[in-house]
This record gives sequence, structure tokens and C-alpha cells, in this order.
Amino acid sequence: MSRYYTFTAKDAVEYARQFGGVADPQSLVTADEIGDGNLNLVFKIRDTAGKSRVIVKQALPYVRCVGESWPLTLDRARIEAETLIIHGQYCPQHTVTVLHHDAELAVMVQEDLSDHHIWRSELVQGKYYPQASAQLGEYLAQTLFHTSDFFQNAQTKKAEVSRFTNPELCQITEDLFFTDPYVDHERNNFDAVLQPEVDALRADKPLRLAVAALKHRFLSKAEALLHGDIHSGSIFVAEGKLKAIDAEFGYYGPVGFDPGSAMGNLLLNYCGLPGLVGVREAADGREQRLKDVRELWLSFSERFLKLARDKSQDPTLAEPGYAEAFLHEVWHDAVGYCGAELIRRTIGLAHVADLDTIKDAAMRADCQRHALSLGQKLILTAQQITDVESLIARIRQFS
Ligand SMILES: Nc1ncnc2c1ncn2[C@@H]1O[C@H](COP(=O)(O)OP(=O)(O)O)[C@@H](O)[C@H]1O
Ligand SMILES: CSC[C@H]1O[C@H](OP(=O)(O)O)[C@H](O)[C@@H]1O
Repeated sequence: MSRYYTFTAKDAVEYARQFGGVADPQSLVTADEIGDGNLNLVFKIRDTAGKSRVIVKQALPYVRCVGESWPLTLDRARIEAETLIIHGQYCPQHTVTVLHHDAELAVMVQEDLSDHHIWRSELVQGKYYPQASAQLGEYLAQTLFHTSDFFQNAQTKKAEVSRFTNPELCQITEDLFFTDPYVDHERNNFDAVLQPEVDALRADKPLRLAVAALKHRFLSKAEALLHGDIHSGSIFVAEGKLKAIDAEFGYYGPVGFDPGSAMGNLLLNYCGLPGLVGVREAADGREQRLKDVRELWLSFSERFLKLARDKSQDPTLAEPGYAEAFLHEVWHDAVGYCGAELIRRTIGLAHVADLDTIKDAAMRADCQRHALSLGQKLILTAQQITDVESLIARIRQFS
């Protein structure tokens, strides 16, 4: 029989006292449930002085934002903790520290990052973190290289693919990214004013074919242990610092999916800025986002290539020129996944504050139209966009 039960705030405090690794456990006295994500409970555990000290995160047996009508595996908590532990081995400076986890209780105790801010909230408020995108590129290069066949022993990797098989969470991505936006599905969520653009997307045969190819690669390319949901809402930033959290969608998938999702979220902000800060005021922020996209890709690809040169273990994959050829494929995948993220976050189930918090309805619809058409064009032209400078040129052209 499972030991699982859903924690109350009191349970979370008791758990943090036992497993929070603090020197003075009895000083932990209160818990606030602060979860604002779509899926789980997150408790901030405070001491007698009211200072938050550790985080207790627990999976619910269903999708939080929908309710008990959508049951969801508790195994996602194990996957999240184990993904973060592995990513933390290879990139500790940019991965939240897991202090303890229990698969049966679907619970994890994490370092408290309350002195950081969620990157998306900062981007929405127009705050710029000039080092963040390069740090994110470093995180992605370290985690994806070290879990790929360039570095891992082939037999170990096959066992790891099995350990990180995450069918229910992958199905969410398969449906929400690649299927729902292109059909009439009750999970979709968009204002009626966008119906003509949505109808046009759905009627675009070349787009549907390109999305089919992206989904097929997501289903079948077990290249590295992805974060699987790396958007600006699953990244904490502070001055000169960045940490990834929330890796429950982790699985062995196509390397391009993670940088593509991250770039897509930077571009969602790019599309939303005129509505968030005003049309004229948006110019600086938009330049920063394009700089972010450039730095993210360059830091990721340069570090990946250096790791491939210095640390590749497989004698065949170490062939000079092969890592470069691999990264070309990754780049084209990333541009496609970036476009898919723009579309699904605009008309699918899960939206983003970069667009949804725009107060003026007409302006919001214009920004959403921009996100949809940019997403569509990026998916359609992903194979012709040769490098990040050409991508930026196209984004300017599509503005
Ligand atoms: N380690 C942490 N330190 C401080 N706050 C956190 C931490 N982890 C999560 N949070 C807060 O909880 C929110 C939801 O966490 P998240 O992991 O994104 O949940 P979900 O899995 O439901 O998406 C975050 O947006 C953040 O505000
Ligand atoms: C039904 S889950 C929808 C959506 O939620 C996840 O995002 P978050 O990190 O904000 O919880 C993930 O992107 C899923 O696609």
C-alpha cells in the first residue's frame, strides 16, 4: 500500500524539519503554499523570524490547474528530482539543489531561491538580466552534452533512457504542443477574435507537415536527458545568477527541444512587449530579447562544441566535424520547436503572462497575432534558417 497522502502546511513543516538539512530544525514553524504553476503543491517553509528557509514540493495525483478530472502520475515527482540531481551533477551553478526526495510520497525538499526572481515576471516588468541567457546556454550545454551519447557509455545511456521514461508527462507535451493547437479541441484557449488566424493555421498544409515532423522527432529521438519544460517561468534569476527548477517533464528527447522552448519564451516576451510597456517603449526591450536569443544559442553551441572536442567518449562520435554536423540538426530542430512554443502558448491550454497580462484587448490580440504568425513562419522556414544571425534577421523582417 502506498504511503502517499497530500500534505497540509503542517505536514510540510514537519517534513522540512526532518529532511530540510537545516542546523536548527525546530525553528521551522510555518508553511505558505505558494504554487503558481500548473501542476503541483509548493510550500515555502519559514522559521520563527518569518524567514523562508527551504521549499517542499509535492505532486498531486492530478493536474492542479484542471482538477481531479485530469489524473496524472505521481512518478513525475521522482522524474523531476532525479533529473535535477543529474543536471546538478553537471551544472550545479545553474540547477536548483535537491536536498531530499521520496518517490512514494512524491515529495522533494529543495534549496529556497526566494532571494531570486522568476525570470518571466522580471521580463514582463521590463527588467533585464544581461548574463541570464548566456548562463542558460551554459546550463543547456552541460546537461545535454553530458547525458548524450557523446559522453555517456552506450549501455548506461540505454538504462538511463528507461529510468527517465516519462510517458504521461510526454503525452501532455505531445498533445499540447503538436496536436491541440491544430485541431478544434476543448483544451484550447483563445479569444474568438483570433478565430480567423487559428483557422488559417489549421488550413496550412505545409505547416501541419512540418509540425508532424517536429512531433515525430519529439516522440522518437532519445538524444539526451532534457529538462523538458525550460521556459522563463521555470528559471530563477538574480543579479549575475540563474537556476533552473521544475524538471518534471524530463525525459530522453531531441536536444533541440530545450533551446527551442527557451528561445520561444524569449520571443513570446518580444511579441508581448508593445502591449506590456507601450509601442514606442518596447524597442529597447525587443533588442534585449534578440540579444538574449543570440547569446543563448551562441553560449549553448560554443560550449557544446568545446565539450565535444574535450570530453567525447564515443570514438566514432568524436570524429572531427561530427559534433558541428550534429549541432546543425539541433539548430533546425530548435527553430521549429521555438515556433511550436509560440503557437501553443498563444492558443493552447497553457498561456504566458507575457501575452495574457496585456490589459488592452485590441493590443493583446495584436501581440497574440504576432506570436502566431512568427511561430508559423519559423516552423515553415526552420530548415532554411542557417544560423542565429539569419534567425534574428527573419524575426525583424516578420515584425
Ligand atoms: N526552489 C524554490 N525556491 C523558491 N520558490 C520556489 C522554488 N521552487 C518553486 N518556487 C515557487 O513556486 C512556484 C511554482 O513552482 P514550480 O516548480 O514551477 O511548480 P509546478 O511544477 O506546479 O509548475 C514558482 O513559480 C516559484 O514561485
Ligand atoms: C497541463 S500542464 C500544462 C503546461 O504546464 C507546464 O508548465 P508549468 O511549468 O507552467 O507548470 C507545461 O509547460 C505544460 O505544457
